[in-house]
Amino acid sequence: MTIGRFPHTRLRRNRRDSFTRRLVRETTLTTDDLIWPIFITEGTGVETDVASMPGVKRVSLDRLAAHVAPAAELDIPALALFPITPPELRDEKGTEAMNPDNLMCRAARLLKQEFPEIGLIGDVALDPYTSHGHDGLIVDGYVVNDPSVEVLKDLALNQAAAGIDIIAPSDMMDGRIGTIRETLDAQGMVDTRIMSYAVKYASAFYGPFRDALGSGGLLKGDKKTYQMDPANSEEALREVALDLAEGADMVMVKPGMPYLDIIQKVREKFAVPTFAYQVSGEYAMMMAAIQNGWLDRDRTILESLLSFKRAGANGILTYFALDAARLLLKG
Ligand SMILES: NCc1[nH]cc(CCC(=O)O)c1CC(=O)O
Ligand SMILES: [Mg+2]
Repeated sequence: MTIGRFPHTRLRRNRRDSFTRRLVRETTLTTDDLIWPIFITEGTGVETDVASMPGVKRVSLDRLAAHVAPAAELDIPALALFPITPPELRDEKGTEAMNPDNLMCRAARLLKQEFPEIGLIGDVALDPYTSHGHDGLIVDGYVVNDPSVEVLKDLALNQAAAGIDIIAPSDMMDGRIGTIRETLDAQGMVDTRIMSYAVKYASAFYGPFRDALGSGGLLKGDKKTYQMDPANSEEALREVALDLAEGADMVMVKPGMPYLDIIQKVREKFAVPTFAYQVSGEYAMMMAAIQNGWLDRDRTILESLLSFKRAGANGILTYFALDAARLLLKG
């Protein structure tokens, strides 16, 4: 590579006008990159705010179609669904996860009927259903791996049968991708996709999400025995390699902004569809500053999402999906 020198070479020339800035732009963000996570809740006529996530709602099924309509109009490709299970339906084993008429399954059927073109992503983990708020089964105070995988595979099957298009295991048990793939295939669901939360860190940035679900107060201890240590990046590559070998179609890195280095490494090494989750704590952090007038809302949203694309992400799960899609339309 020949590198020019000042004064012949001036990098500001290409920045001078909008037309050259557009021509030399290396990365673009489009609506096709956006996945919108939504919280669904039991009851009728319910639309409650999540205190730590200003602008984000928990919505009951009778209001769900109206809630999702703007996403359909804006042509957002997919939604990630998160059910809120009332405490009386939670138990040690997360039994409600396997109920074919649970909130998640009812929401999936409703959305498939109303908006057949929108992809549905189902989170597979036990934490919305357990009384202890952990993602797997607990034996003697420890989240056990293989018995948890057995349950998670039933949970995945239940969701796929209800019409979930993309199964997204977020539990971080070893071997769950392989078991889920085999089970889906054995049931003839060979086209149900798997987006693995392959690289999920034991992060402080999930706090507001746990508030939204009501699992934060229930959670005993932390998730460090199954979610990754934020200090590690080589281990992230091993996690991705294993999940791909087990049949994952797409992989995810989570959280997002504090882990852009991981997204870049994963995409460079494996060249597979790689997604980032801009999680609840990132949303809360930005919204707090935006609401204080300390950051410019529109520019902050778009810059944060563009940074994921620059790092190599193919798409982003973001609570800003609707806002971003509207901003992108405005151009
Ligand atoms: N396993 C459940 C799950 N799926 C997505 C998130 C977090 C998403 C967010 O913070 O926006 C979590 C929380 C957790 O692992 O405790
Ligand atoms: Mg793994």
